[in-house]
Amino acid sequence: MKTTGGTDAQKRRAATAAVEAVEDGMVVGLGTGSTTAFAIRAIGDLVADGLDVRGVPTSFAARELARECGIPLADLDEVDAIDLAIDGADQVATTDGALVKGGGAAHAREKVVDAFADRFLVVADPSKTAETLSHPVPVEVLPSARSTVAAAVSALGGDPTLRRAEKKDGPVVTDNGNLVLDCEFGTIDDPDALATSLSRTPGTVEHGLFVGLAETVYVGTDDGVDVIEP
Ligand SMILES: O=C[C@H](O)[C@H](O)[C@H](O)COP(=O)(O)O
Repeated sequence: MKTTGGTDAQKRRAATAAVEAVEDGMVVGLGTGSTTAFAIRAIGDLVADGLDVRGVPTSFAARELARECGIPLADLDEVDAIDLAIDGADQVATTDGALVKGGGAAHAREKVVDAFADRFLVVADPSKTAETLSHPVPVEVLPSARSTVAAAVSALGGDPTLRRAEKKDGPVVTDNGNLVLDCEFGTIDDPDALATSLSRTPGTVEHGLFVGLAETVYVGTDDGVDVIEP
């Protein structure tokens, strides 16, 4: 799992605050990453105490952790609704709650689950917040479309880099069998417009801009939790 700038205590505080919204009988979207992992463990503790919930994992890693924690699981196509999704972010715009996600290459499934949920709660630490997004945007692409999508990203003013695996020669391959281009756009003044342009590019499976989706962002700090309600 990738490492981030925040401390475990900050991440745990954010996760604990978000998990307070989980109620008996809910279907809960389980995000991916080191911050959401604290939420998954906390939900596992509640399940051990008798809470009746079902989790819909957003990745292989989330599924594996949720299983270890004893959370009953369902696939997305087995549920009629998701009451609540809890997920992390690589960057959060404090002004409007727009996010960059996909540092763990899980953003395609995350976006489906987070967007489908009635409520989408984000958990983060202070190293993730910014007034304006500027984090490179991960774009999951069909392997055969790597160069055509890269050319389209360049035409949009971006600088795409194929994400390389750390303990394997060659690229990162997503849970869906695709590749990831990390696309540097500098400061993203209009995330909605960029999101639309990326979504329109043939060969793009999903990009990591989550615009207008987050209901509440919990930012764990050294002594509490800052709540952003965009
Ligand atoms: O693909 C991964 C996800 O979008 C994560 O939620 C995101 O990268 C944040 O992860 P972390 O909490 O480990 O910083």
